[in-house]
Amino acid sequence: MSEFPSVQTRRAPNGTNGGSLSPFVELDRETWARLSDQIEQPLDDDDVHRLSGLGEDLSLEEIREVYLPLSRLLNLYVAAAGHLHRATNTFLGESTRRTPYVIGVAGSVAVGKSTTSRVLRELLRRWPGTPNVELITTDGFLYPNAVLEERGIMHRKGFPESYDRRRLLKFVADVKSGAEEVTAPWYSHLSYNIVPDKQILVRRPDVLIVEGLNVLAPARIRDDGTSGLGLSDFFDFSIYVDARTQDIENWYIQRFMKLRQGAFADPASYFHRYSTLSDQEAFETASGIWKRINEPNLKENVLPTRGRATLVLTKNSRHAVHRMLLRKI
Ligand SMILES: Nc1ncnc2c1ncn2[C@@H]1O[C@H](COP(=O)(O)OP(=O)(O)O)[C@@H](O)[C@H]1O
Ligand SMILES: CC(C)(COP(=O)(O)O)[C@@H](O)C(=O)NCCC(=O)O
Repeated sequence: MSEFPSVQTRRAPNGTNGGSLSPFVELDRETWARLSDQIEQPLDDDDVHRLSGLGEDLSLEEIREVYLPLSRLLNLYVAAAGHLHRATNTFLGESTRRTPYVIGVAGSVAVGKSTTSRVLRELLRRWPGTPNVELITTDGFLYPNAVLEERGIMHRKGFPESYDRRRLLKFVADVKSGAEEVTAPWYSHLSYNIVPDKQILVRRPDVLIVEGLNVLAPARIRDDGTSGLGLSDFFDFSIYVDARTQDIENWYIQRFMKLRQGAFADPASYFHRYSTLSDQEAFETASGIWKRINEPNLKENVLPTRGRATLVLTKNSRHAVHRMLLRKI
């Protein structure tokens, strides 16, 4: 199997700890895409076609040129983590099983985290060494609506304080500590609430993808000025999906408009009342939610974590990734 071609290192832009000495290697799409020509890959054309069904407008080109090379990079990193694990076992004179390789996927609401995560899960499953890939989203760790209402923060869903952060941290710490079985609560977008009697069971997968707005947030500072561990202390790799705020707002509004004929049309949907809105009303409702909740959260909490990622994927207005920033190791 061939190695990656050499790449140019350039200045990283603002917000990624850039400057003349950057911790990132910057690759343009063309360079990154060439990587897929040079790797033996476990997919045929039918597989690629099937994978494009994971996102409404996900193109075959995008899978081939962006996500396939990314899955190869991750496959190399997972293998390297295995070598390191064996080295540690040798040093300690132990023969322990390795723990799951944990990948965090961060970014704004509507930037495409779920689509990216689903594609990666399917691609990684096809590589040798990682047949068992699980995906969880952090919305399961939102407090139930009753708690959010009691605290007066129902309008702050997605902000850091709307999550049971201690429980989320314990979940990932348990997975990374090698627990045989760990459960996560489950959030329904239909009922817009936690479903009390439903849980997700994670049983020592080869890879766990943890997707959510705030997964790269640093540890909180305690009252005495000290800080504990953050979620990302348990990540082996992390991806920040990035795009211009105006583009993300457009995608948010377009998705909302489509949901009128989809999920909102279900009488059981918390947002059923939105299903009868006219185009103009739906547009105004979606931009209102974006401006009041999702944009401030993006600016205050999500964007500031971008430079903490191992890899930043930057999209253009058509969801095509055109730039990659990979942390130097
Ligand atoms: N790579 C992509 N190509 C085309 N459309 C995409 C892509 N990623 C996401 N989308 C579209 O953008 C919208 C938001 O994507 P989604 O994955 O639901 O975002 P998030 O999980 O970040 O809220 C959806 O309508 C989705 O179909
Ligand atoms: C459920 C979310 C907070 C996302 O959660 P995540 O899985 O990223 O933790 C978000 O999709 C959401 O519903 N935000 C509330 C505002 C809105 O309806 O867009």
